[in-house]
This record gives sequence, C-alpha cells and structure tokens, in this order.
Amino acid sequence: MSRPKVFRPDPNDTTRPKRGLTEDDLASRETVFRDDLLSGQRILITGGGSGMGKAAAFLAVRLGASVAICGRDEEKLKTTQAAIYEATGTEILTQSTNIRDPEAVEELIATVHDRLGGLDTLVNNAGGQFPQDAIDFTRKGWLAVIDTNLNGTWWMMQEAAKRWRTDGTPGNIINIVANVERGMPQAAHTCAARAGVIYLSKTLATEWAPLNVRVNCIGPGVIETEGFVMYPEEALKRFHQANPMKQRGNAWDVAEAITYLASPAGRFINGDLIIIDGGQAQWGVVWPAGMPDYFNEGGAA
Ligand SMILES: CCCCC/C=C/C(=O)SCCNC(=O)CCNC(=O)[C@H](O)C(C)(C)COP(=O)(O)OP(=O)(O)OC[C@H]1O[C@@H](n2cnc3c(N)ncnc32)[C@H](O)[C@@H]1OP(=O)(O)O
Ligand SMILES: NC(=O)C1=CN([C@@H]2O[C@H](COP(=O)(O)OP(=O)(O)OC[C@H]3O[C@@H](n4cnc5c(N)ncnc54)[C@H](OP(=O)(O)O)[C@@H]3O)[C@@H](O)[C@H]2O)C=CC1
Repeated sequence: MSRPKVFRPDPNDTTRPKRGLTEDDLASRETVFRDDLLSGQRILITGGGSGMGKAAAFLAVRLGASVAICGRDEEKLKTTQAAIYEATGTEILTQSTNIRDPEAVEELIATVHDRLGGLDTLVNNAGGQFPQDAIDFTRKGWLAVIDTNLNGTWWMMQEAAKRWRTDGTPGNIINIVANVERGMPQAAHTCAARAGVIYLSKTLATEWAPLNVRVNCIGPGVIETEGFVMYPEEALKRFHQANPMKQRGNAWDVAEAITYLASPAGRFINGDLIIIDGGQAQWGVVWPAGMPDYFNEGGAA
C-alpha cells in the first residue's frame, strides 16, 4: 500500500462528499433527555461551528440552555447561529476566537459572562491535527498541534476557573480529547497533546475541587464529522476498521455524552475520562495513511 507522506486537503475541492450530520438531523434527531434538562444553564462550546461542537450546541439549545460558541472562522459560526435560530427560535452567542491566543480567550470569557450573565459549563472541543508520520513532522506543524490542543485548551480552562474563583460560583469543564490509550500512528502530535490534557484534567479535578469546579474528559474514537476532510478518501474507507463494532460513530453520540456530564446526572463525576469509541481501545486499526509493510507481513512464528 502506498503511504503518502503528506495529505493537504484542498478547500476548493467540491468533489468530496460532505460528511457529518446535517442541520436538519441536528434539529430533529431524537434524544434520550427531557426537554428542559439544561434550562437555566449557560454553556460555552469551543469549536461549536462544526462537527461535534455544533451537535452539542444544537442539543444544548434544544434542552433549554443559553449557549455561546467560538471558533476561528466567523462565517462558520454565523451559519451555525442562523441554523440553530431557524430550528429553535433561540439566538446563541458567537465570538470569533483563536484559542491559541490567551488574550482572545480572556476577552471571550469576559463576553460570555457579560452577555449570558455567567458560565456554568465550558466544553473545550476546539482542536484537531493532520495525519503524518511523526518522523516527518515539521517544527511548525508540531507546534501548531500542541499549541491548539494542549495550550489552547489550557488557556480556556484557566481563564474560566479564574472567573469562577473570583465570582465564588461553581464550574464544570468538559474537555474533548481522543482515544489515546494505545497511541495512534500518524497522530503522535495529537496523542501527546491529548494525553497532556487528560492528565492536566485529572490533576485539576483535585486542585479545583475546593472551588467547586469539576473537570472531566471525553475521548471520542472515529466519529464521522466535517473534520474528516483532513483525511484522504482512501483512508476514510478504512476508518470503520478502527473498532470491533466496525462502525464510525456520529456527532450525536458525543453530544449526548457532553449533555450527560453537563446535566445534574454528572454531579459526582470528576477527574474522569469517558471513552466513546465502539471498543477501539480493545481492537482495531486506524493508520490514516496506511500501514507500513512491516505490519502487514507475517512476524516470527
Ligand atoms: C489520526 C486519525 C484520527 C482519526 C480520528 C480523528 C479525527 C479528527 O480529529 S477529525 C477532526 C479534524 N479536524 C481538524 O483537524 C480541524 C482542525 N485542524 C486544523 O486546523 C489543523 O490541522 C491544525 C491543527 C494544524 C491547525 O493549525 P494551523 O496553524 O491553522 O495550520 P496551518 O494550516 O497554518 O499549518 C501549520 C503547519 O502545520 C503543518 N501542517 C498543516 N497541515 C498539514 C498537513 N495536512 N500535512 C502535513 N503538515 C501539515 C505545516 O507545517 C504547516 O505549516 P506550513 O507548511 O507553513 O503551512
Ligand atoms: N471526528 C473524530 O473522529 C475525532 C475528533 N476528535 C476531536 O474532537 C474535536 C471536534 O472535532 P470534529 O467535530 O470531528 O471536527 P471539526 O473539524 O468539525 O471541529 C474542530 C473545531 O475546532 C475549531 N478550531 C480548530 N482550531 C481552533 C483554534 N485554534 N481556535 C478556535 N477554534 C478552533 C474549528 O473551527 P475553526 O476552523 O472555525 O477554527 C472547528 O469548528 C476536535 O478537537 C477533534 O480533534 C477527537 C477524536 C476523534
């Protein structure tokens, strides 16, 4: 199997299928939760303009929460805002923010407090990576992934917690990471960053307990979203082989888990990692750009 060294998606390529749940799906999909479950909650979701963050935003609004979303791409945020308004009649708050920029993060948290009157739950979902053999990472590429997924998530957590400490109000942080239990070839940068977030979260669950702030992570396996554009079509044909269920999950699977942790049902869950991967931790292969021959050949008897 040929193993391309680099895959850079072409943003103008209209021939590739659009993946992930549609806005109609997100507006009407059945949920196990009662209609007013999140009534009165104020929830900020980073990366809420697409994929799992967008699904979580739709569901939270449908369950009565006041929602804010951020991301770098203003247009994406406005499209999601309009779709949620059309489906529910509720206007969400949007603010274009690069989570790698601590000053922009400070402004975002201040705006959310001003406009929503406070913050109850922060969902750190913004992130991503590109597939590449680790040995070929450029310095800039390594730094981009670490800065987004580890530093960006940290700036968000710290700024939210500072405000909760000042106001003397409780807080709840849900970090979307990845299933890194067995590592993930061609995603070593993200594994390093996500492992950092998982152990940061476990530590903060204890350090911030006196502030009445809970911190948990959700580790998705292979979840079909718009983000799949980062991977070649050939690779996507194999993504279901990542788990023993031989399926891709969808954004709703993760949105419902986020909702569970945001709801009173999550009251006593702290410092934990919920894996949603169809069993990927037990069996399956990812290798987005194909395995080296070494792994396809028979080994020693
Ligand atoms: C591995 C299997 C996992 C399967 C399951 C997981 C799936 C998902 O997570 S799907 C969700 C995917 N969504 C995303 O990844 C979206 C967000 N991702 C990004 O925005 C980028 O990937 C980012 C994290 C690197 C963001 O960085 P940014 O600074 O915006 O990126 P640049 O485009 O400016 O690139 C900076 C630097 O990074 C290197 N690089 C970027 N893309 C690639 C690539 N496709 N291949 C190799 N290297 C790449 C490169 O060094 C870039 O610098 P320049 O060369 O000067 O452009
Ligand atoms: N789909 C999957 O199989 C898996 C996904 N994940 C992770 O789950 C999260 C959601 O992914 P998914 O919904 O699939 O993919 P998407 O690509 O749709 O979502 C990623 C979101 O993060 C935002 N984002 C990226 N970088 C930044 C930044 N520097 N500042 C602010 N926002 C940023 C993007 O918005 P914008 O471009 O506008 O900035 C985008 O909305 C990501 O962290 C992803 O890596 C983990 C495991 C598996």
